[in-house]
Amino acid sequence: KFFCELRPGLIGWLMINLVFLTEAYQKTGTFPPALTMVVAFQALYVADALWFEDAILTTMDIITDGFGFMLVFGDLVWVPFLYCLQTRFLQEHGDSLPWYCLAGIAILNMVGYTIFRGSNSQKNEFRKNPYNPELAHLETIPTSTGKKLLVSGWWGMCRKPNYFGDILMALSWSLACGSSTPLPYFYPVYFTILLVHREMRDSEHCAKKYKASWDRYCERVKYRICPLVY
Ligand SMILES: NC(=O)C1=CN([C@@H]2O[C@H](COP(=O)(O)OP(=O)(O)OC[C@H]3O[C@@H](n4cnc5c(N)ncnc54)[C@H](OP(=O)(O)O)[C@@H]3O)[C@@H](O)[C@H]2O)C=CC1
Ligand SMILES: CC(C)=CCC[C@@H](C)[C@H]1CC=C2C3=C(CC[C@@]21C)[C@@]1(C)CC[C@H](O)C(C)(C)[C@@H]1CC3
Repeated sequence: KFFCELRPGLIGWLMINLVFLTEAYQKTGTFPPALTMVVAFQALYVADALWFEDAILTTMDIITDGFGFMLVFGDLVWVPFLYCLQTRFLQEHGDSLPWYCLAGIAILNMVGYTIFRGSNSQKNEFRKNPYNPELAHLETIPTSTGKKLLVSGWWGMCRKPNYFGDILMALSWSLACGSSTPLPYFYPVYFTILLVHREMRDSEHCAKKYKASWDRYCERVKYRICPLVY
């Protein structure tokens, strides 16, 4: 699971993106700004997954999900061939957004990345070593299993801050494609549905595992994925 999740699909996605960028360069003699930017953001996403590879050990895919159709097909086919949708679109149709729109999109991507990385690392460090002095300021709820739940820091903002950051990044990649057609927006729409369903699955699982402590956590942290909205 660990290998399939991190190596073939993610690296394949990056390779396909680099082929699109090379092709665009050969056609136009320049690196089109929006395409180059989205390739760079997605390269950051892939590099991040590889750099922080041990953080995957505290995700649902590794802890609870089996290595069935979703993960096999998802890791080996869906990720490399669908996640390059926006770059494929930009390579085919060129890009036309002014610099100030691209600057706004870059800010959105970096805000999303900060939330995504900050929350995933915070939970991972806490699960690896609950006595880590750097996390001693965070509030927690004890559970009957002996594990604690974080209720402040990123995990006090909403129950899935990591999903929220991920959705912001997905949206920024599609915004770079402009608004001439809804096609490149398939990705953030699919991704939001996937993560809403995933949050429900995880919540059900945690409710069974942590019982009253999970109810206390949900009472304390009201929003599921997007603070003040959902
Ligand atoms: N690009 C893509 O296509 C996809 C990306 N992702 C990304 O993968 C990352 C991991 O997601 P995923 O595995 O779904 O979910 P999480 O990383 O949120 O892992 C869920 C587990 O974390 C623990 N947990 C939940 N809440 C708390 C808390 N308050 N304090 C401490 N521990 C808590 C629980 O496990 P326990 O208590 O047992 O430790 C829970 O089962 C996310 O950033 C997500 O956006 C996910 C799916 C697709
Ligand atoms: C409709 C369908 C076939 C869905 C399959 C879903 C899979 C594509 C995703 C399930 C969980 C994933 C994760 C990542 C990639 C997509 C899949 C496999 C991930 C490796 C992307 C990089 C991140 O940094 C991550 C390591 C946190 C992440 C883990 C979950």
